[in-house]
Amino acid sequence: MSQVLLEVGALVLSADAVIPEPGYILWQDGVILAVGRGVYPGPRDQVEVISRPRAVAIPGLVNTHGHAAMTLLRGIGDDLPLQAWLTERIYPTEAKLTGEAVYWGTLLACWEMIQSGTTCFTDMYFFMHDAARAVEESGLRAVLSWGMVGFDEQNRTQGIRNSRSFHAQWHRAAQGRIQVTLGPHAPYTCPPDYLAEVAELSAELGVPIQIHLSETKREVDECIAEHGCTPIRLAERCGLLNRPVLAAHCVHLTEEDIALLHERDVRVAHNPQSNLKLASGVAPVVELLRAGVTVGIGTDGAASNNNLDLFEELRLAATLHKGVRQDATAVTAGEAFTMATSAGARCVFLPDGHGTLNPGAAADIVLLSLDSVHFLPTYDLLSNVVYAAGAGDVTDVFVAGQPLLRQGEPVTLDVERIRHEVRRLEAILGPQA
Ligand SMILES: N[C@@H](CCSC[C@H]1O[C@@H](n2cnc3c(=O)[nH]cnc32)[C@H](O)[C@@H]1O)C(=O)O
Ligand SMILES: [Zn+2]
Repeated sequence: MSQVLLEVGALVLSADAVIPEPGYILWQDGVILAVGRGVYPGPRDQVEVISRPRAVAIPGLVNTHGHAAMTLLRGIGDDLPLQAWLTERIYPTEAKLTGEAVYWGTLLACWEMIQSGTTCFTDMYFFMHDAARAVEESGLRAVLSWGMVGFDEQNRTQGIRNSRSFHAQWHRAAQGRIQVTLGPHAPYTCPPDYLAEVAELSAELGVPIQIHLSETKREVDECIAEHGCTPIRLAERCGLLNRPVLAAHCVHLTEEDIALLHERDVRVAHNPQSNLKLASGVAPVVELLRAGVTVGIGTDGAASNNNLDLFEELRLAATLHKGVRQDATAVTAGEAFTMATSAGARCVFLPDGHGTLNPGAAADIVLLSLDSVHFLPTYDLLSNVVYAAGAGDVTDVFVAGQPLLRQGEPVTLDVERIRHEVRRLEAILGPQA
């Protein structure tokens, strides 16, 4: 495939490499070959040139935790704590979902994420063949898992069977943009011997695991009462932490939990807005970062957020801990940006270097308009990006070098069709239906 040259007005290659002046990115076959300041020095007649002199290029954002098709449940259960939210509102509505609904719900999520500058996301849900089809069509990169629960023998075996067939069909599919992982839901829905079985399957298939861990105080208290240890320790005892693990939430942790997360290189998905909205609490992100744990940022599903805007989440991660700790140095702009990009990429098991605009990284690139009011004035470009800019400033999105959003317009998605289908499903899924 031919080379593509993107000329921009400024670049944030990573939190510690900001170029506040015109420059370029050159890529081929979806991988960045070169970046630099000023004018591209090579021959221009061999390359396709995309000129965006009034844009700043940043690495695409990585959403490290979510349930994409829960966009269909947006606003269906507000102002409830986790357990009541799940059992009274979410599970009854999810029982009405079909593969077709999950397909449209996932496309709706892809539309929202593309428009807000996300290039890679994680998903744990069901009807995952349909979700993967949506991802393939959208052009996004995704790390997908078929959620597994172990309440009885039937859903245990079904969960293993689903994960196996999903892995066989979709792992490394969509030109390598889709990675399959295993998704045991949580220690309170998967008994210890089931978690052990999932750990073995993960080793057999050679894929990582994503799971909800230590989300609420109630979860931790009940785990201690039932198993005599915290959910993190329980995961370790089941052999789960011998495998690469992405743990969502980790809100209620002991010092020993944090040491264990670090020792086993468990990646943590921090979901500040979902944790606030479900009144779960505030994760000890400063302590996790200080301990050397890899922390990324996630939105969680749109029923507990209620949007998939990672810019909001990134800014909340950068401000929440300052307020709670009364320490303005807690989670700096650079730390928050890193969590949303390169650390996020590490959280979702992408190869080293991804989540930056450095040569060798995937050409997953987001452009923000420098003409936006949020870039006036610009004393410190990274500060504008983290503390001022937002989804509304996103003009262009590339994944593996392919355009998904071009000057504000979705390229891969038929958004009018998605709108129509979601309105149709709304009438079926809603509380009055
Ligand atoms: N319940 C599914 C398997 C799990 S899929 C992922 C599940 O996680 C649920 N979920 C979404 N957000 C959260 C959260 O923050 N904590 C716990 N569960 C969540 C979501 O509603 C969905 O049911 C089954 O019957 O096979
Ligand atoms: Zn979740």
